[in-house]
Amino acid sequence: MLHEQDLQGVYVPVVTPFLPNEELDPESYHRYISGLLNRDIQGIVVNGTTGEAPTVTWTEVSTLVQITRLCMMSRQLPLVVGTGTNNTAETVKRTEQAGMIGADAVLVVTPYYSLPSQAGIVEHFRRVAQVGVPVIAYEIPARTGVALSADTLLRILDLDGVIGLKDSSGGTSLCTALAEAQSKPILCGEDRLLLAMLQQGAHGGMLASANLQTNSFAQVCRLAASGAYEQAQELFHTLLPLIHKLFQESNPAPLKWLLARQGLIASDQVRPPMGSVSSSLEQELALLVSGLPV
Ligand SMILES: O=C(O)C1=N[C@H](C(=O)O)C[C@H](O)C1
Repeated sequence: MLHEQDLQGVYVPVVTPFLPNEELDPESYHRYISGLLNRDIQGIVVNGTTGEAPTVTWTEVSTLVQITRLCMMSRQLPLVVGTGTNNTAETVKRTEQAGMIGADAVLVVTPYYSLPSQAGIVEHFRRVAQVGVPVIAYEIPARTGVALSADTLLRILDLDGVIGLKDSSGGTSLCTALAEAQSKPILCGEDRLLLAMLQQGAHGGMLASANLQTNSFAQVCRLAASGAYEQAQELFHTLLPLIHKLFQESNPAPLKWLLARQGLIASDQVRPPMGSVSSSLEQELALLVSGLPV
């Protein structure tokens, strides 16, 4: 079980590798996770946005969790599983199942598409938190279509069983307001804002970009935590070109392309409606990767 104090440093949202025929590629996944576990990370997130949650079935999520646990025989780390949907009953059910198959916490996105009221969203989180598996709320209005106010988030973070927030709100003002209110830990979920959010009181990040140059992202978090912002900034600036390229087209296609190029997964295949990176971005990524340490 994950606790508030565990939410710091770098959590890596992992990709879901597919074969060219779009089936799950367990072999690549095993190899890729085993490699990640040798790096300076605090936890792994399965079935997040980067994991292509909308097109991965729950049976496949169970397989991914099983393989992750197998890999973790060599190093135990917190395992967070994405269970959020826009249906409260379904999210409760998935959260129960995630607890049964070995999740230490669940990542629950703000219910999207149906534009529920703020009160409805608080009730959604109240019911999910009651399951008893620690909940990390995930606020990402650009994807969900509904933005939570700081007041609503304070109510959600106040619930027993909610241990923190992944903040992908697109700016730093929410993080600042929540940190000022001394609410539960915040992890940055907007890679380009990592340093700014750490300066505003975030404890770390859940960052797709940290699949690459992982230890540098971890070092940025450490330097910021110790107050060495100038050094953190210097290092973070070296990571920005990578971050910008990874989000130039929809995540995780650019990331998968780079992981495949480095041989960490067999194919950069994504599932429709997501598509592969454009040939112009491929060229830019190829240039970038030539000087990139893993
Ligand atoms: O995997 C996730 O979940 C992440 N979501 C954010 C997004 O897709 O916008 C970005 C973050 O790096 C990881």
